[in-house]
Amino acid sequence: MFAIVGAPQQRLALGAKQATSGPASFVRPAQAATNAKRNAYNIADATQHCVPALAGVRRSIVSRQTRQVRAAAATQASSGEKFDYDLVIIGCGVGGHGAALHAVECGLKVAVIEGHDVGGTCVNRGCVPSKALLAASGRVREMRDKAHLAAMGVQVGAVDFDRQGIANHARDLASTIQGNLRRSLEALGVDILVGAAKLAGNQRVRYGLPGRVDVGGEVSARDIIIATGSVPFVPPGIPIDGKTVFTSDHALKLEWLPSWLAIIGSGYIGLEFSDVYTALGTEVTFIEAVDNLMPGFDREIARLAQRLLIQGRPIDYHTGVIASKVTPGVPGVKPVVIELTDFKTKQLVDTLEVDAVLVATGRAPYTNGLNLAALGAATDRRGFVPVNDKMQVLDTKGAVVPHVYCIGDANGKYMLAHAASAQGISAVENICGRPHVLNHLSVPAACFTHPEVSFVGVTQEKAEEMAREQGFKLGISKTSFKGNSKALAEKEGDGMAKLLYRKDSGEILGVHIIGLHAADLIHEASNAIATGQRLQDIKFNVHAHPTLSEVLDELFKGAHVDAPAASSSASAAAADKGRAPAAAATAAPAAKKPAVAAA
Ligand SMILES: Cc1cc2nc3c(=O)[nH]c(=O)nc-3n(C[C@H](O)[C@H](O)[C@H](O)COP(=O)(O)OP(=O)(O)OC[C@H]3O[C@@H](n4cnc5c(N)ncnc54)[C@H](O)[C@@H]3O)c2cc1C
Ligand SMILES: NC(=O)c1ccc[n+]([C@@H]2O[C@H](COP(=O)([O-])OP(=O)(O)OC[C@H]3O[C@@H](n4cnc5c(N)ncnc54)[C@H](O)[C@@H]3O)[C@@H](O)[C@H]2O)c1
Repeated sequence: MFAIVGAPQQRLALGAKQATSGPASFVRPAQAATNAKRNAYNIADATQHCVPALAGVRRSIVSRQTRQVRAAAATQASSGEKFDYDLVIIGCGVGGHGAALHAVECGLKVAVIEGHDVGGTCVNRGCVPSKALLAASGRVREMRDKAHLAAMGVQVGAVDFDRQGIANHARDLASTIQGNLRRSLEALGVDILVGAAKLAGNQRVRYGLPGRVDVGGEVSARDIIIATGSVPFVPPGIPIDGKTVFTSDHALKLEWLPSWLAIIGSGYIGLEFSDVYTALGTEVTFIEAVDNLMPGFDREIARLAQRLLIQGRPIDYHTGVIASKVTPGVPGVKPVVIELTDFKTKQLVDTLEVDAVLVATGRAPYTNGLNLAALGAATDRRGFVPVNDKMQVLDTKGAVVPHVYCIGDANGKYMLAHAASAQGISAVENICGRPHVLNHLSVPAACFTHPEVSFVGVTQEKAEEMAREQGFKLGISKTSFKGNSKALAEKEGDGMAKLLYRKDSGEILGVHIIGLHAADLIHEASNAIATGQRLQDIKFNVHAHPTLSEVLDELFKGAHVDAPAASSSASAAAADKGRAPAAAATAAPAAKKPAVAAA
């Protein structure tokens, strides 16, 4: 086992290349204008699942028919020109799905064109099955941690698992949620057209399946949203055989458990799969091009993550190197051979022999074949579709292409499921003539390891740079999970949270959390950023005791802002009238000190 201690962080220009191939096959039969079974679906059931855009389906369905009548009229009347649809969305991942639901809510007549599978990456090959694997393997890790359980007076016997059973859980969950998504669209009257789509002009889309004359056609739309997502990016020199050298697409099937797995890339996918595999008994070696592990995370959080998620587990790592050549093996017979090259000097530095390799080096946009040239547009050198803040596609001269938008992984702004969905909603708002710009700094991100890591806004490194450049004082408040009663009751005191803010105004610049349920905890901070709440006001909010949410309460109360609370004048006015408002009533207990606090 070895460790290479990292030099100062160095940003990589390891841009993903244009995708050369998409999902393997397009097999679904023709289903143009699929509106059947609209009312058969139990909407309440769907909204409980974890797909971002499903919230709100229930209220959408209420006046569906009225809106559709309106929408059809609008489609004909708005420009004097007749369109088949108000909006056609190319791709039905969570981005396309979220946009479709919001468009129906706004009264538009909508079709989605799906080339592979409803739900796209997130539902079928991403968030959903990976979280099922993390849930099951996490349970195994927890139940095998005898010391942890014994500390709470719990004893367990031998804990075993069924690999195929865990794999089936992931597969079945993806399939259930895919069905829910499809039915939610059908229930709302969204037409699901099948085939790979290409642009035939600003307001025309052609779609079809190779070798199938019975499938496809051409539709016109007043507006078009491109939501074609991404596929795994595989660096040159790495042949994927799907058995010993694979991407997350294969890893999610959990077809076997290698004894020794090398993971190339220590980002989200690398970390989450190292959590799954080590819980199930595999040893892991990370190969990371940057000099430190988890280069995308706040440095301090990454250091603690390294202690909690790497040390103490059967994981070692090589940093500052790339896997320049990989030769696939044969499971149980011949190892995979990996040549490691120094990222800076390009010298060959080492050779590894392992049982399998997971390539987790980012995602490439799935945008070839779209025929952007029909719009006078083109992808950037990495294959992303250029857009402005309103998600409008830009042509090769940087001018807005009228009526065409691009959201989600295909534009590369923020490759997360809920970001894709939020961008879709934003694009629809703009289509409806209500100018909208999504504040990406308010979009939270989470890595679902055990414990979880989450953040919103900027890192401390970035905040320090902003403070220097803009001349404001940076405030930093920190707290530990060790000071939280609920975390201690669970014997889960490992973890910290950090708040970065402007001392002059109380504006939140970033929040970073590592610890139990960090992914759920981040939303109080992200929503505060989205709605422009200031710390001097938020610190009066009340949190139930004992809950993990008090970690955030500690952070907020540990902030020292120069500006007065907006609520203090409201409190005084209310007190004058003999009414004690909530903020005033809670001001006294607010004196609690954070477990760790810095200026
Ligand atoms: C292993 C893994 C785990 C992840 N976990 C998380 C997570 O926990 N949380 C999170 O926020 N994000 C996660 N992500 C990222 C998330 O999956 C993506 O950000 C999200 O799926 C992007 O959504 P999208 O709608 O832009 O694209 P996609 O989901 O990729 O959907 C695009 C769809 O368009 C279709 N398509 C492509 N081209 C065409 C065409 N020409 N015509 C018609 N259809 C076309 C594709 O077949 C696909 O179905 C994960 C990703 C991976 C790989
Ligand atoms: N929980 C989540 O939200 C979640 C989970 C999984 C994936 N995702 C999304 O999926 C996308 C892909 O995830 P990912 O982990 O593949 O990408 P990533 O960008 O998060 O991490 C890639 C890592 O690979 C390293 N790298 C790149 N090229 C390399 C090379 N040739 N050799 C060695 N190291 C190299 C990078 O330095 C980086 O650390 C991300 O954009 C992420 O947003 C999100």
